[in-house]
Amino acid sequence: MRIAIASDHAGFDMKQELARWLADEGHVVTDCGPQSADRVDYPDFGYKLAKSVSSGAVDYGVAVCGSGIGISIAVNRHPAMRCALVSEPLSAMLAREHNDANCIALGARLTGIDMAKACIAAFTVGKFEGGRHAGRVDKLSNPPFAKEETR
Ligand SMILES: O=C(CO)[C@H](O)[C@H](O)[C@H](O)COP(=O)(O)O
Repeated sequence: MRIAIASDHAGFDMKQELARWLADEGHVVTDCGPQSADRVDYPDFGYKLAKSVSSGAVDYGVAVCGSGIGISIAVNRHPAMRCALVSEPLSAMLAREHNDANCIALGARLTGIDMAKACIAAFTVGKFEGGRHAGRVDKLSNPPFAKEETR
């Protein structure tokens, strides 16, 4: 698979390790940065990751910050993104099967590297089930708020 990965400073070491591991597993990895552990702001790299996935350049994104919260919020600001913050493999699998998630977020300060790898492994084998989930996922692409707020 083609997988893009991004982090902030708090997720940098985990990003580096996950990028190496994903490449060893045979994936084509795009590193959206940062390129050092210097302090940065997670929206800057979450947005780069969202652009990489939403453009179709890659199949999935992996986002890492201290808790996974900030960068997952940033990625999800893009209307085409469905980024799931997970800390165990069942949620990672369900994110694909039920939510057709195209990005997984991990908290490097909360989740160990082996658990992070297990989450990504489950995410990449999970297949969207469609069926009753399809209409729900479609609704995520068309929220009513913009129309309501112009009234
Ligand atoms: O957004 C976050 C918290 O919800 C991430 O964990 C960030 O990585 C974190 O806020 C960074 O914190 P720091 O004290 O500036 O290193």
